[in-house]
Amino acid sequence: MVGLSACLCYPPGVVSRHQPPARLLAPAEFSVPKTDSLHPMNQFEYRDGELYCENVRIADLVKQHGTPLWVYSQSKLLQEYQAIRDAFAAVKPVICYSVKANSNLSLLKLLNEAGSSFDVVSGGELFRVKEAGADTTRVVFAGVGKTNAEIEQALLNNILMFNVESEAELESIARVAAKLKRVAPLALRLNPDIDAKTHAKTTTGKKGNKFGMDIEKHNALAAKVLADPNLELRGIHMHLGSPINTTDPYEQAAKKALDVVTELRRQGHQTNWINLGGGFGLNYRGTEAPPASAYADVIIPYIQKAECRLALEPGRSIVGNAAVLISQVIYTKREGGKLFIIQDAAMNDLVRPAMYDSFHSIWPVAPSVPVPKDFEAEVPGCEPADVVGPICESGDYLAKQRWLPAVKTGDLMCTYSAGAYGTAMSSNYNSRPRGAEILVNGSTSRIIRRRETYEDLIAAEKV
Ligand SMILES: Cc1ncc(COP(=O)(O)O)c(C=O)c1O
Ligand SMILES: N[C@@H](CCCC[NH3+])C(=O)O
Repeated sequence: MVGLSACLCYPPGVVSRHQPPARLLAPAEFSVPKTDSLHPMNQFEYRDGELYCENVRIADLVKQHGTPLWVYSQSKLLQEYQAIRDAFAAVKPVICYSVKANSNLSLLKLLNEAGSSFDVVSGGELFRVKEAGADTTRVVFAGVGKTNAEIEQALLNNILMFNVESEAELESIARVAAKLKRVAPLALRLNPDIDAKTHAKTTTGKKGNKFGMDIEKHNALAAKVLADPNLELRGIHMHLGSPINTTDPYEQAAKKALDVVTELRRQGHQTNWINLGGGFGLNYRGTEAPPASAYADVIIPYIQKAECRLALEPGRSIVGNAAVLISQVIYTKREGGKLFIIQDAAMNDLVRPAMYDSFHSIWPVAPSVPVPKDFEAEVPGCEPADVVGPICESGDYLAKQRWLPAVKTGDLMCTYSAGAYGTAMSSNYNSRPRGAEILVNGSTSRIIRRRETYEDLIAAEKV
């Protein structure tokens, strides 16, 4: 079924990270049937048996830019931002896109122009959003280890508020604010001990996680803030984990926020912000994530009752399905009773499967079998394969035992839902240069991050 004639060949014009291709330009070995199947999750659509992003043919992008290649749909990015904004319109939220999900400058600029604000967790992210032209007075700053330098940088940029995670951090903020003769705006991050049922490595709102503080500590620190002229308690912050595919944890959190705000006001604080963090689900498989309106339905009543401003920090749900990762098959091999598809995207590009056993749909760019409705099911005309990268680790895979059509050396593969925590968590492991990032808008495309070169790998080491 699968082309095992592992000729080391590349389709016409394809540039690979593996330099130089040993032999070039083998003719296509099978013809592609026509299919108009639409991937259920996003703007990446098969037309006449070939994958497009908006009106741009993916294979054409590969001819120009090589693989691995990140391809973004501008309309998908903005559509998902607007869906959240519209769902919460009744309370006019400040949507602070979570920069950690994908910090590409061009995407930040687009979101900034669309009216988004930003959630940052480092001085580097604050630097990025400034470069993108953001109004820093709408930026929130989270993270358990803010340094004095980062606190100073944030205060000088008049951020909306710090999400404070510990007593020691509060003391640092107070010291730096006093030195600068400023009043530091903040929210205390409450760990509400709510089980959001995420992967163990991505839960953040359960007792025992390193994030935030319990309600007793919260109340004790709130009293300290009240007594310090350099501190101002603007709100309460919670972030429960990611991704959260049910709305119930948000309802519990919103209810808790209402109770806390009521108590803080009773104590004399002017608290009028509720920040419920990010974590909204993403359709990696099909339709597992509730729409933004479902989260809004359970959150809005509590915000209205509290008469508070709402801040949200969504990252994944905005950018996740706005990008795919395109790779090229290098070899196929059968070993130990399994079929392996070895392609040129690896755990250094997309670490999520290795790190969390995450599921990403994968299908060829020009498949011999129409794209299935269910990527986890047995598909007629296909056989199970492990899709792996060239890195020297057994954990280097993008998918395991996935039913896939026949592919051969030089074929292009598409890994879906790659926009969030893909490039953001990528590395140069095994001295692999990162691939280019391309933004598609209708029938046009532009490079938003160039492919790295071997020289880039050693540039910072030339001291
Ligand atoms: C404090 C905080 N806010 C926002 C986010 C963004 O989460 P997501 O990308 O799932 O929306 C995270 C990451 O989980 C986070 O830790
Ligand atoms: N990086 C994780 C989620 C953690 C988000 C940061 N708090 C992912 O790839 O799904």
